[in-house]
Amino acid sequence: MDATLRGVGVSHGVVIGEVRHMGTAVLEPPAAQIAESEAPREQQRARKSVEAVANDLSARGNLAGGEAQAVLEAQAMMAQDPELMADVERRIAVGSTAERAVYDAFAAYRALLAGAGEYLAGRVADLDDVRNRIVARLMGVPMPGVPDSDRPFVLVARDLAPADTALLDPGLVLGFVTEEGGPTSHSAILARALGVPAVVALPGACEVEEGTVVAVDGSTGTVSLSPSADEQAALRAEAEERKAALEAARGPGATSDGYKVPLLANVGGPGDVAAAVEAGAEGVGLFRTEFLFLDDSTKAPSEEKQVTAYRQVLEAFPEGRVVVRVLDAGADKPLDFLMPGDEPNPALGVRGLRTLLDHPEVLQGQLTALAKAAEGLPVHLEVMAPMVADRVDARAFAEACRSAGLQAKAGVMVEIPSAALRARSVLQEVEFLSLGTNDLAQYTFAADRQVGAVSRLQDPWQPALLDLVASAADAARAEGKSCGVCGEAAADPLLACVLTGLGVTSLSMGAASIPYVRAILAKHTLAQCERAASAARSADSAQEAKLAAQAVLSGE
Ligand SMILES: C=C(OP(=O)(O)O)C(=O)O
Ligand SMILES: [Mg+2]
Repeated sequence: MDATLRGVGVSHGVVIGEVRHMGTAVLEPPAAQIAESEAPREQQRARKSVEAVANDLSARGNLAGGEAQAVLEAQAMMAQDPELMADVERRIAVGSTAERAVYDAFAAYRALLAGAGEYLAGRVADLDDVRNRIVARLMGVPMPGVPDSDRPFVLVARDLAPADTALLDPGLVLGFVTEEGGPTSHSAILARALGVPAVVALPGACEVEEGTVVAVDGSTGTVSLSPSADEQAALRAEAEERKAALEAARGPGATSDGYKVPLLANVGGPGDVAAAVEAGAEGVGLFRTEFLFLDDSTKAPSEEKQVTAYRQVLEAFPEGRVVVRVLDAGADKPLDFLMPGDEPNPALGVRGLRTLLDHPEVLQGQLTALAKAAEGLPVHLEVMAPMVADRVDARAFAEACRSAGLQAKAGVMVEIPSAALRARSVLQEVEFLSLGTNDLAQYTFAADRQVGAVSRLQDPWQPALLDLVASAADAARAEGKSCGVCGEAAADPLLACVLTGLGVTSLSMGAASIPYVRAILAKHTLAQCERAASAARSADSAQEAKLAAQAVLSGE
């Protein structure tokens, strides 16, 4: 394998550490037959694995505490269910291997649960996790999910889903490398939220041996395998230099001639607020509320839980602007209790606002909780809907906000080309736009944001995407309303200048990117940004657009 691998750098910084692989879902064990004489030994193996997994789940529960503990304890009990164990032993007695017997016994139990009413059906995913753990242990392969380690590591995975990462310990993950995923995948978003370097769409990532020391450069997209001590020292020195240069820039976002571009943070909940405040965010431009809903995929969180979480975020930005996005469920953010039946193409199906309009009680619940959370606070609360296609959608959302009695500006995300093309019509119903360039790229180029093979088309430098941004920004200017960017495009410092030149009025990104964007904006005038924007739009490819903008901004 080459000493240096190349992918797409999606979260700045350099980190050096040992590789730990994300355990993949367990494959189906082969249905091999064992001799009768081997049965007692296989039964003992099964019992021991079940016990070890149950102990491990309880131990993790003790460490985690709170709601996570209750979930992990319930899983430990599932693993030790006596009827399940009896079924495993019966299957071994008639010739199954221990792993196959566990697999089949759990399948039978799973079918029972799935048909036993909504609450138990919702536990199927937990049961599958228990089964995967026991089977993995019996087969001697890594445990599914985030690896256990008491030392910090570089997490390598095929790709990461929000549910995989909900339990990640940010103190242990030095950086991410994924084989799949593009610049807008969840791996990339999460890495930026945690402020750790990340490289995605890296061919061969999954073949890097466990324990290999790697140097991950999230700015250039390179991953060096087993770097020498000299190489490690050089990389560390370079990273330190970059960090010091960034820390020198402070204050609100503005171009060198004083044109203000508020720099806001993307957050997933109260846990991200400290980093946002620390980075000098002037508010929140995107509060992704999905993360609140991930703990229990069978129902919406209680009003009380929602109010507490929203209020913690709102209180962190007194007098600031906080833009909350109502639940964006579906496609890449699945939630069992809101999923429509089988859809051939979920990204084009019922998701985002469409899901909420099918479940008005969930939308009303969220809006009411937001109204309560903001009571008595001086914050400028704004609320926006994801996946809005047209004026009809925008009107439905604005009406829902009014009927919840919410004292907040209502806006929409521009993530579907139709909304960008007809932004003036959409703006007749709402007070602001926020460009979700991740989905906007996905839908403009018909390129799934989770598929590494099409990451070329996910590149937000694509001139067609810039045209759509310009169209939305022009419409907002004509209507005297604001139009920010909260997709990952805003986190690319050079592109942030271009977006400013295209007329967007604020930039929202993972907290770790704010210093980079602040520093570059402060070096250029608005007129330079505008020239860079038109040079980029005149190009015919993402690469040419970037080079053209670079040339203008470096004064060539
Ligand atoms: C900000 C966006 O939303 P998400 O990444 O959560 O889909 C987007 O699509 O650009
Ligand atoms: Mg989106």
